Amino acid sequence: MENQTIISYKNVEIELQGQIILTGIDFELKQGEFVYLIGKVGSGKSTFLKTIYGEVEIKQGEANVLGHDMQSIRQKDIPSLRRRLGIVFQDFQLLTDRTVYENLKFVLKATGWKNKMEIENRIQEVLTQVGMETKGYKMPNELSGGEQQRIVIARAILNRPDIILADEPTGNLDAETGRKIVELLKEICSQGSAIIMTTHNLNLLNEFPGKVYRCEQHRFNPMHNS
Ligand SMILES: Nc1ncnc2c1ncn2[C@@H]1O[C@H](COP(=O)(O)OP(=O)(O)OP(=O)(O)O)[C@@H](O)[C@H]1O
Repeated sequence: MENQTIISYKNVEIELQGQIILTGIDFELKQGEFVYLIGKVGSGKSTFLKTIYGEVEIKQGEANVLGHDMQSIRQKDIPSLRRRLGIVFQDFQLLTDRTVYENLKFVLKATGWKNKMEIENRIQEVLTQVGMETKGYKMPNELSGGEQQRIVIARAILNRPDIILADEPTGNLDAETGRKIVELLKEICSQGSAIIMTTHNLNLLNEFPGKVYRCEQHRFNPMHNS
């Protein structure tokens, strides 16, 4: 099972509203791998990630994510795919009308957890893992940006995902806080989840090596960095 390929894209083309965003994409992710996507603003990084969780369709090429053929995946199979993904995106902020604890409980309940004790234990476990074990009672707006990002990561790992998609997880953070977030993602990765992270911060690539794809001129170019 080690090093099994969990995402495989071959010659994939992605369009939005009739415009080609990316073409000729070859991409592979193996279990437990850490991959960066870099590239200019608007080069298609987020759109690529959205194809992985079935938000953006794939029109051409072969794309397989965790055993699902993404060209022919049925709408009804998308929730079970998403349950195996942890999503850290600007579009998926914490719910502001409830505490951190309630935010996490909401996700567990929505994904089928029923036992109260198991729910409490899992929430405490993920909060501890992200160093936020004392913050469960806080409202999101009572936390700093870095703390909120830790809670978003805690939420993403609740169901022990095979893959975490992190779109600019350090984007709004100061350099030191951003580094701590990548350290946390690296730690989560070492425990078995593969991670795809987009970033504009190229310093991170030296500090925390991983496989790198550069998105440019509608293409994906693998680079060497480890
Ligand atoms: N819903 C949409 N409809 C049409 N075009 C879109 C849509 N969303 C994004 N685009 C276009 O797709 C291209 C790629 O956008 P995308 O957000 O994937 O880039 P990105 O590399 O993630 O940029 P950034 O670094 O700013 O996050 C851009 O030209 C953008 O204008």
